[in-house]
Amino acid sequence: MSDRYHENRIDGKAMADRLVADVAKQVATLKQTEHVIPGLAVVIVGDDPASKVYVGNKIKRAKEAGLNSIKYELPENCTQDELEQLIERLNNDADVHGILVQLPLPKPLSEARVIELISAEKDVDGFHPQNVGRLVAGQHSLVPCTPLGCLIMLREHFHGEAALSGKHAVVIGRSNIVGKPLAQLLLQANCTVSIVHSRTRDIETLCRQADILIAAVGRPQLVEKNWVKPGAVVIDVGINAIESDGARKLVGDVDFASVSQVASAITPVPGGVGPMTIACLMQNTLNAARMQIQHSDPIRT
Ligand SMILES: Nc1nc2c(c(=O)[nH]1)N[C@@H](CN(C=O)c1ccc(C(=O)N[C@@H](CCC(=O)O)C(=O)O)cc1)CN2
Repeated sequence: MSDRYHENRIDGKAMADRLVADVAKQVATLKQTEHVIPGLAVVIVGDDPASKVYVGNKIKRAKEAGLNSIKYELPENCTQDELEQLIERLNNDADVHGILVQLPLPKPLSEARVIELISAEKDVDGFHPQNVGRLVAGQHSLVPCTPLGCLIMLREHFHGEAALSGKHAVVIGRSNIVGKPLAQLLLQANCTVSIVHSRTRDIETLCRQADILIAAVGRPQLVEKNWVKPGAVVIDVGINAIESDGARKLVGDVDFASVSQVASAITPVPGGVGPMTIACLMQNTLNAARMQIQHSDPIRT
């Protein structure tokens, strides 16, 4: 790979390492002052290989951050009742401050019912309707990890949130996990925000107007060089497995090789947003534990 690609690359892995180290320091302080170790329960249902990797990485990072983490593995054929009983148990366990259920769930389990059942104050994924509502209302809340990771990357890149003010951010994708909450976070950072999606007409022209372009659509290498304004900052949320020369390879929603020639900064895949998603889960677990200890409203990260 040429040096040119490294010049404008935003290193998500290095940022995630710093964030986890910072969380570890705060966890150590909490342990000393409050005699509490934040506890994270990670629930996985079934055998999806990618989900297993992500859950394994979450447990590993939780150890590094000094959190108590417990993995709950349920079989592919578990019932909605069994899963809900586990969630109820974790909701009532004072040693568990954060609960997450790895998505997607196998069919026919209902993700919406499970998410609503998780106590909002332990919802470290920020998916509970109460946390979604708080985010939209501009109140502090537990915020979904991937959008939070994107915002932290942008803050670091621009040396603070103030520099985001007035910038035109275009978000490609309108998922509940990434596109919609990220648009809310960027609005609160005073960006002018556009969301584009599969039904948007002339998507390229809109994308070319972006100062900050975020691709979160799950389409391998969709965004090409001619979609990007020279000097724009590009955040690639996509993680797509493709076959290239007979080998499996991970690529984003952005064609990194061509777009990195025009973007002023760009996140790679792998090594960009993904590691920040997991680091933000550690931050959310610490925030959730603090809220539960202090009986306070959510903390602004
Ligand atoms: N309950 C949740 N489920 C899912 C979420 C989520 O935030 N909460 N997001 C995604 C999966 N995800 C986290 O769970 C996730 C995906 C990818 C990565 C990551 O670090 N990717 C690496 C590459 C990994 C590889 O080699 O396969 C990278 O980008 O460098 C972290 C987290 C859906 N489900």
